[in-house]
Amino acid sequence: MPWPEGYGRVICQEVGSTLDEAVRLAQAEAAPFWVLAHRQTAARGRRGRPWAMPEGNFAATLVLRHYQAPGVAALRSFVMSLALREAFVEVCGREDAFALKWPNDVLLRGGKVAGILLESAGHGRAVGPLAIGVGVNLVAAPKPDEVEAGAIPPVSLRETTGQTVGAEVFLDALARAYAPLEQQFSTLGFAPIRAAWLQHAARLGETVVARTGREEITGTFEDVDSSGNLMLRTSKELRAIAAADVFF
Ligand SMILES: O=C(O)CCCC[C@@H]1SC[C@@H]2NC(=O)N[C@@H]21
Repeated sequence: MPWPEGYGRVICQEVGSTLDEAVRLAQAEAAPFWVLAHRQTAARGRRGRPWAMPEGNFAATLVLRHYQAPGVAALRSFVMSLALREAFVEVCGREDAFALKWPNDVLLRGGKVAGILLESAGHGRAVGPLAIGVGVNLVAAPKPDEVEAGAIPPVSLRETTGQTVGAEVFLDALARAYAPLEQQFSTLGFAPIRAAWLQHAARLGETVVARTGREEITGTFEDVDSSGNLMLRTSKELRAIAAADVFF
């Protein structure tokens, strides 16, 4: 299957973080383009946490040059989550093994196999370029003491399924999966993406705990609304949560 038309691709052996490399390359390279690195020496995860990247794992960033309100741009994490699931199914053929955890993780048999981090160089109401960083535990998962206490345990594709997939092979699958979903998002908006995401959502209808930094909210995961908020039914009310870490 061919590389998607209109998307550039840069392969690096080693960078600090593909997110930083992507922003640097965006000064000369026409977006959209992907940057893959075989090694990262200073990878970061959500909320400023370090991201462990054992050799052989996947690290890439997609750069989109567009100018949208931050709330719209942030919905790309759902687009990328869906693309990741499709790529996983393509490379290892297991439809039922993968689930999507709000807001932007992919689970493999209940363990975290991939994470997404969106960053933008925009100011105020405008966003651009948007950098969507993707990390996938292809061959090894970080050690338990390298992740936050209480977090979903990390797993790797190889250790869980026995299948070994190279980073460049995975990039091909992910880029091919992402391109039509991006097209759908830009023409039809969030509604079809949201519907597809909900079909694969982890723990929908179950009790979860959302930690926002200011409070801890326990409730039933009822929905994701049209702005991408987590909708939690607590004992008192239906809460729309824009940003949180979710624990099962
Ligand atoms: O915390 C998370 O779950 C998000 C992890 C995102 C990691 C990826 S690896 C490629 C890109 N470069 C980085 O420094 N981080 C992201």
